[in-house]
Order: sequence, then C-alpha cells, then structure tokens
Amino acid sequence: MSAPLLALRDLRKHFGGLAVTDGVSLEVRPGEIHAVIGPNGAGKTTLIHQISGTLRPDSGQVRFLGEDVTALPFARRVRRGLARTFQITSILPGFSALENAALAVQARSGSSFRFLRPAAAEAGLNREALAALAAVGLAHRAAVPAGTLSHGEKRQLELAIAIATRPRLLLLDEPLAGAGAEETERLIGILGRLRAEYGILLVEHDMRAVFALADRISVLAQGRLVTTGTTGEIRAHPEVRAAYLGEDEMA
Ligand SMILES: Nc1ncnc2c1ncn2[C@@H]1O[C@H](COP(=O)(O)OP(=O)(O)OP(=O)(O)O)[C@@H](O)[C@H]1O
Repeated sequence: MSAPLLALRDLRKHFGGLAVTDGVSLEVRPGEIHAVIGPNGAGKTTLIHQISGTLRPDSGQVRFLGEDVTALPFARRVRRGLARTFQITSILPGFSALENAALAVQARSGSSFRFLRPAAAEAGLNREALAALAAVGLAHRAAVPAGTLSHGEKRQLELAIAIATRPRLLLLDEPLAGAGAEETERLIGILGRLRAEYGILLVEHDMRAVFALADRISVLAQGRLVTTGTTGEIRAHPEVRAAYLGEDEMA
C-alpha cells in the first residue's frame, strides 16, 4: 500500500475542560477521498484547523508526506502542498475569477516567476490560473467578476484557488454548504474528478454526497474517533447507524 499523504497520530486538543480532539489517529492515502463526519460540535472543524496549522494541538502529531509538520505554521504547510478551503468564502468579489486564481498561483510560486519579463510572468500566472479554473469546470467564467458568480460557482472558484497552490492534499470544510440541488450534483461530479489528482479530506454534512464520494469515512463524536471504514462498513456499523446518521440517509 502506498505511503499516506497525511497521518494524524493521537491528536489531542482541549478548550478549557472540554476535550475537542480526544486522541484522534487517521490517515489519508493518495487518490483517496476520506470523509470526516459526525454530529454538530463533534470537533470536525477544530480537527481541520489543526491539520492546516491554524490551531496547535496540545499533543500528538500531524505528519504530511512523511514529515512531522505539527509545529509548522499554516503558510509553510501550504507551500508543502496542503491546501484548504474555508467555510466562509475567501474570494475577492471585485476581481475576476481568473485574477482570484492568479493571486493564489502567485502566492504559492513566490519567486518562480520573478526572473521572467513582466509580460511573460503574467502569461505564466494566467496559464496556471486558467488550468485551475478548467479543473473545476469554471474556465468559461474566467473573465467574470467573482462577486457576480452564482453560489455554486463561488464554491467552484474556492476549489480552483486551492488547486492553484499546487497541493497534494485538499482539506475541504463543507464544500457543499448552501448549494442547491443542481449545484450539489455539479460539485459532487467535480470533487469526484479531483480525486484522481489529489488526496481529499472532506468534512461534509450532506450524507448523500459523503456516501457517493468517500472511499473511507471516519466518524467523530465528542472529539473521539468512533470508527474508520469504507462506506459499506460505516453503513453497517451499529453504533454509527443508531447514533450519528439517520437511517434514511444511509440507504
Ligand atoms: N475557540 C474555541 N474555544 C472554546 N471552545 C471551542 C472553540 N472552538 C470550538 N469550540 C468547541 O469545540 C467543540 C467542537 O467544535 P467544532 O466546530 O470543531 O465542531 P464541528 O464538528 O465542526 O461542528 P459543526 O458540524 O457544527 O461545524 C464545540 O463544542 C465548540 O463549541
């Protein structure tokens, strides 16, 4: 089996007396969509913060591409290939979709375009930005101001911005939140295609999407990992069935 992209080892985080992450260990493998589900307050978002580096765990390890990155800040993890989308939209509404993606390419590439003539550097940035838009089916909207995109298209742009940083792993925190039925279908299709190139850790409340997309699912409750398994194993898990998922949603 190939080495995991991401490995969490006995991660722990307390807020006051509350154990929000209580000894969580899990792995995301290359080419895998690994979903993390659980009831409100289970600690999913706090877990993502610790993986991305915006929150330090009290103890335990975050290993990325075989290295311990637990002490590295967010920006350095991004440069190593860890990209995150946010529940709250991070796009700049006055800039075009292409400019939004180009800013992400620039932020990641740092000096790599600096030695080119300005026109060539801009062409290089735009080419990469357009490729990121194309990867999420948004190339035809490149020139449109991001603020005028539909809700679903904004979510696609957030994915393009993440992809523009050339990640190995995408951390997606509720990428379907607020999407309508049609937009949800489109986003499920896009996420399914992205799997070929990136490992994905997916936090999502839409159980139909989770079961359609995930290769494996980890179930969290009160900061603890209840179980990790394939969709079939999670469907059949009595504790999960009884406590954390409506039976209809798992049909
Ligand atoms: N900065 C903080 N200080 C204190 N408590 C916090 C803080 N951030 C989160 N919590 C608490 O930690 C617990 C887990 O929150 P978290 O947002 O990670 O859960 P979640 O599973 O993502 O929930 P949801 O599905 O509602 O987004 C909650 O009880 C929350 O109130």
